[in-house]
Amino acid sequence: MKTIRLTTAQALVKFLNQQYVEFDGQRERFVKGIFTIFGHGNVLGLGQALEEDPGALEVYQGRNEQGMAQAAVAFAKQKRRRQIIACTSSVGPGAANMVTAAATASANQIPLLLLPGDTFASRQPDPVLQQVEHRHDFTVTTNDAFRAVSKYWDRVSRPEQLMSAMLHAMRVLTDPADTGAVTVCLPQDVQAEAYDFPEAFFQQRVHRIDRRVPTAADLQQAVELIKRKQRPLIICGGGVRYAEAADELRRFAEKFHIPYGETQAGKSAIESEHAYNLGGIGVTGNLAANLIARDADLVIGIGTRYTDFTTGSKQLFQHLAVEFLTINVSPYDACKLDATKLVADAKLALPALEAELDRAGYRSAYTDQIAQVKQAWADELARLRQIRYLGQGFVPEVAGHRDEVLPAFVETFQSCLTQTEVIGLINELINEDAIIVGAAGSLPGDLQRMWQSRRPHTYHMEYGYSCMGYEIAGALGVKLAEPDKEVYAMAGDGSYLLLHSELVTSLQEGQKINVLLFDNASFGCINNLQMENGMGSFATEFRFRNPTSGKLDGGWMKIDFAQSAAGYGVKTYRAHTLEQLKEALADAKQQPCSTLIDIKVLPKTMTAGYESWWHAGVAAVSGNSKVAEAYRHKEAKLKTARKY
Ligand SMILES: Cc1ncc(C[n+]2csc(CCOP(=O)(O)OP(=O)(O)O)c2C)c(N)n1
Ligand SMILES: O=C1C[C@@H](O)[C@H](O)[C@@H](O)C1=O
Ligand SMILES: [Mg+2]
Repeated sequence: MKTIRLTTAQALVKFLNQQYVEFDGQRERFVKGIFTIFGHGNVLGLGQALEEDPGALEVYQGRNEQGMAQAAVAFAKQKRRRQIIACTSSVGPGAANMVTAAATASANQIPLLLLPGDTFASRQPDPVLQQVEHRHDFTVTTNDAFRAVSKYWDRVSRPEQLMSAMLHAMRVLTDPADTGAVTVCLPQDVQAEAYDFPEAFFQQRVHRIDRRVPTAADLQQAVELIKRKQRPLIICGGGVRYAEAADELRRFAEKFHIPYGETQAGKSAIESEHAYNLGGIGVTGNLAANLIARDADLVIGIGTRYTDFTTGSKQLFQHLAVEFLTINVSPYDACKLDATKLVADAKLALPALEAELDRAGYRSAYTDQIAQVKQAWADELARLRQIRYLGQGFVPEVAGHRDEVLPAFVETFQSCLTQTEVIGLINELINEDAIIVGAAGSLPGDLQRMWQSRRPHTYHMEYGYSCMGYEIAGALGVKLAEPDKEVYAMAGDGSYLLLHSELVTSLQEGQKINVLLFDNASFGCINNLQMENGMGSFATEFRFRNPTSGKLDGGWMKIDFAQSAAGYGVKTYRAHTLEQLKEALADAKQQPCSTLIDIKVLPKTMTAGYESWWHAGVAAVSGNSKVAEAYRHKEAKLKTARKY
């Protein structure tokens, strides 16, 4: 057997260079590069290996380990899981910072390869700097925290373990049914140790992402179910995008006259204008999709995990005879909601179903309801885009919470822009093929409802983990995946403050991203959530501590986000009027470097409602009668929801 003598880290780099995926006959290199923040625990091992011979791997320098790993998640998501950027961190805090991104990847089923440094396998110098000592168990390190958020976890305690670890890492990273974060922990001594690796370990490997074929029995069952139903509704989930099944879905909907709602992950598979596309469904969905959902007698979920936001906490579907049919490559997701399962790739399953239903002459019983609800939503959308603040008597979309503070906000921030008019304008002015990126706050709701996607894969929302801070890091990842397109991070002020470090990386790499920062001086959606459920406004507005009350109910904190980003070298703008926003958007397009538009938007002017319910824990006992009322409301709603 021929061998090559390398350190563990050198062998890892050599191995990563030899990985390819093949999908529908197209072969692509799987690992584009590696994000690094070097410290002890990785610089002398993996760092040395990358300096000596990175092969084709692009080496990036991150700013915050969470940020760089979130960028890697976004990159893989935008590449529809067919290419990744790996991430390496030093031992201890550097590693721990990546745990949140690992969870983001696993929740969203996006491949992410994490290579955190680990404490010495030999234990000779223990405890090393940044080591948490576990007195009850020497095998536990900070990196065990990744176990809870990884789809595959391993620790390479001897160089030769690298071989089995990496084969399994690749198995999980390229599995469309169960991918997510893969964490391979690398003790710092082992990274630098040499071993005679068999040459065969470094052969070129092609991992085929096969399309799962539906079984005849599954198909038959599904056809029989559809034939019994008059008012089916399709849910277009992320799986439609990963399977590139948009054309098949479009044809299926048209042929059998079946409308579909979009999840956050499924949005922009097909353009919003399509006659059967009802738009966003669920808690953050719109009236068209939610009304059809209420009365549907069959829900056909395609590539969806049926999260609470999609199903309105299982309360959205009110037809007494409603049943579920699920097309999904994952048996785990397919059996949710006690559905009839069609475990298969959507691109194969839909045409197979189509052939059978064609033969049976199937057509849904909808007459003009689809066109009607779509038109009603278009009218509502036009209204939302036109909402202007007119001073006294103005009623915001989220009314009755903090109506009285709006004039003070206008006075302090010198802006009376409403969030819905701003979104409408942005949607109108940015390029059709520009990609918007979001994750948390009130924007995902507004965007799922309001955003009109015109081109495929232009809507990139991380709403599996809804992790604040993903927006800007994610925009960098998306830009690396699609360098020819303008990319816009849609971020609230809360998200921006939580994490925007990779904005600097975008400058360093010359990868232009545009940050559209919606400053409403609050954790706005959480303020809504608490006040909708009877609480007061409590620690969710960005106000100074008031020396009189001792509470956070002083004046607004005025933050000049434009100035903060300008300090990094970002081209910045301030938008207090629609005219300023228009000019800024136009100018930003011309810039070669990253830009940020600091948009001051009135609180409470985001969208709300539209016939959905979200099951959130409400206090069962409270001296506040409004909370007690909210609890009664929750209990009543719960009675109308499916039990499982
Ligand atoms: C990392 C993380 N921490 C906390 C939360 C909970 N959370 C969700 S939205 C939100 C506030 C978001 O505020 P902002 O970004 O300003 O958006 P807004 O709701 O004001 O539009 C919080 C704290 C989260 N989703 N992610
Ligand atoms: O708690 C939350 C409420 C949602 O409205 C928000 O979008 C999400 O980020 C979240 O974490
Ligand atoms: Mg905010």
